Amino acid sequence: MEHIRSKKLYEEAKKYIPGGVNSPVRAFKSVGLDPVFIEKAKGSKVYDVDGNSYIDYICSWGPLILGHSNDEILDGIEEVLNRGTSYGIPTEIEVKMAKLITEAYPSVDMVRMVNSGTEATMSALRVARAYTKRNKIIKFEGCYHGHSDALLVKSGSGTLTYGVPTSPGVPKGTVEDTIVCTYNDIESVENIFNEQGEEIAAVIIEPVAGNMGVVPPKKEFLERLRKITKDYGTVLIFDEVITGFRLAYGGAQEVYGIEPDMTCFGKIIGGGLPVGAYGGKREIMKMVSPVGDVYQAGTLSGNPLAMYMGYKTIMKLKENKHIYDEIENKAKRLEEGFKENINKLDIDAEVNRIKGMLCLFFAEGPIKSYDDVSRCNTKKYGIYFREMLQRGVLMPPAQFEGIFLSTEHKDEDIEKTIKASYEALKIAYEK
Ligand SMILES: Cc1ncc(COP(=O)(O)O)c(C=O)c1O
Ligand SMILES: N[C@H](C=O)CCC(=O)O
Repeated sequence: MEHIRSKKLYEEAKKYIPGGVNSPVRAFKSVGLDPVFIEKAKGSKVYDVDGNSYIDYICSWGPLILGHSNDEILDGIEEVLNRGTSYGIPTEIEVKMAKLITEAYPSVDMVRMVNSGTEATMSALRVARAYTKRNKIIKFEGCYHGHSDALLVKSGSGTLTYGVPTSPGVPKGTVEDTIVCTYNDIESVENIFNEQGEEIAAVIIEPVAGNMGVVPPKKEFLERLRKITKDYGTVLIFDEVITGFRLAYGGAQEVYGIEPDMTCFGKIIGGGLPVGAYGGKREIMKMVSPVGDVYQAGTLSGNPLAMYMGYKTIMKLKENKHIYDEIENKAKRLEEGFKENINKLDIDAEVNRIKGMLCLFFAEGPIKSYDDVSRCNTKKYGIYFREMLQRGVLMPPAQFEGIFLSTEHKDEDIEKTIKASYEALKIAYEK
């Protein structure tokens, strides 16, 4: 498999773009390879500029639950485009979108659209701080909530991959109110609340951690988190940028039966176009300008193209809830196949799966926390990734990311992946 044009483009890109990429994990740095440049995509496949095709498990990092360039979702987009790309003035589709989200998430009475998950979490925190008139926040080690300063502390995703979980350039003062607790360890939270509970504005969490691989929460952990935040009048924020409309139609809050005070969305709700949203109880959301004084704005927020793609995606999911079972079944088959491979090869590796989200960890299980995840052999993951790519399978280019599935991943894709995975694992563990 040749990557001549990709390599050429990468050399050119590095002259003008930091690291040649517009988001760090795309550089494939941690898997010891130059990135492939994509020309087009359809269904479960992406095609690079050298004419190679891959079964894609990145799916644009989650938005494409219905696969690439889904004809049904794209239908009508040209007409929307021809009517204008952005107005900076309200549109009907924004109202329909907000209604749809609030109907799907009973904890969300009102929702504000933004342009990214980063904006969603950043804005939610601002509102929570204004609402409680407190400054301190709690986040969890290994959870990634985008790259706003206050949340770029002991973070996940690319920050974990590149070993800079706390970014330089973030002023000390900005993060002195950010307290970091241990995922799935309620005592680490209770200890902080016992000392300074009255000062904590918000607890923000990925209800299923998807940026340190995939680490499901213990149900009791989330339940006690809900209770303690309620007891102290602290705003509980679920960052469902990944899990929203993916884990289930109603997200992780539906699966675990827990109502947060605020929820952040992104990815799927834009159907592959840039988007984010935050919402919550009416009493809290009424703090947002122009009703309240908490300022938050956006030139392109509620963009008609993103709203159209997102609305159609969510409607398709709403009217076809069986999609969730189908995706879960594919994830189950991958889990089963990966586990068979691990047993046959007798190697230290582990699969975590919850509903349709899963991750293959290069470490002995169980993997329940950031510390467990940190034990992974990332060098072996790099070998594995490269071997999979050679076999036409595009896995996430970092150990600390989840595998994303879509409705368009066919049984033959899954079986091909399991077979390739056996061969790649064998080579990775021989070296
Ligand atoms: C859970 C979570 N929150 C927030 C973000 C930030 O979203 P965005 O990349 O759209 O800024 C991401 C992904 O990037 C995410 O996975
Ligand atoms: N893990 C990140 C979001 O979910 C990956 C997207 C990115 O940062 O490029």
